[in-house]
Amino acid sequence: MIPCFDFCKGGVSLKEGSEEWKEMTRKVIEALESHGCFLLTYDKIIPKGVRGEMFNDKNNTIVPLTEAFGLDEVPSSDAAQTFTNLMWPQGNQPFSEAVKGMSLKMIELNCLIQKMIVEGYGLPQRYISDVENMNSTSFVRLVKYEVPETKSAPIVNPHTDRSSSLTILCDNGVQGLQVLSKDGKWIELQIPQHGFVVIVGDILKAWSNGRLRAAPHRVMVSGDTERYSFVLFAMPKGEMVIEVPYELVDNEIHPLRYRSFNCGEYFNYYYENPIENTLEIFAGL
Ligand SMILES: O=C(O)CCC(=O)C(=O)O
Ligand SMILES: [Fe+2]
Repeated sequence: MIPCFDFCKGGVSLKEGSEEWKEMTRKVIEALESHGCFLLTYDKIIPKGVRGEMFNDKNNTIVPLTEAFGLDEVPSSDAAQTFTNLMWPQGNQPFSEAVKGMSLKMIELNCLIQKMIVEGYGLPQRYISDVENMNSTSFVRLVKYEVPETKSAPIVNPHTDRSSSLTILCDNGVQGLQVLSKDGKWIELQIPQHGFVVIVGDILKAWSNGRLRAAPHRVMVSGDTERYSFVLFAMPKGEMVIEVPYELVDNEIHPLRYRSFNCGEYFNYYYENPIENTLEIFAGL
């Protein structure tokens, strides 16, 4: 069973450093070690109107998405505006603002979770800068999944998110995302309304010495409604060197599993070698 957490208590966001926050950091680590993902309700973070604008029928029927659009660095660039102008030459400011607003909030959420990871492992605060570097760039993917003709094949094949440290996504309520459990079963996720799913990518797996699991996932869509998803990949820049904190290494249970590596070299490697287990082959010891 994939756990579902709430980062609010009594309608108020958990206070950093509070007992509830500490308890939550432990639960987050446990979920990411066992499943590589967790579900999240966090009503506070994205105003309902913004999410509504993102997935509303007016926009969905107009957006001529056939598969996916990727937007680089949405918060700090005019990517959202350029994309909107392309889709709606007559303009659609609410949509453009929704893309930007969602991206910003999801980046905020990502930083919060990464901080929880540092604290949950009891690592010194200086590792916060590692975490910031692992998330110093972002990529947003807007995906539309047509109702499939055959319902037995995945629309998105099983994979781990290789260039991201964490992936956060939400959808329009039409489910279809599945994760592979450690014992080899596909589990269909029920992303809560107004909620998210958080998935560990290869980069964070390597940095955590393989303690956090990069969950393999796929998309299978059935039913007769199109699925839309909004996916935010938090990623390092190519120049970052991933080096496992020595505090996460011990000789008994957690011997060092990955050598230090340059992210740009890893990205190039898997573009040239689109194989499974790329991380293990590239940096595994
Ligand atoms: O759209 C989804 O639910 C998942 C997409 C995904 O796994 C990806 O873009 O890497
Ligand atoms: Fe993915």
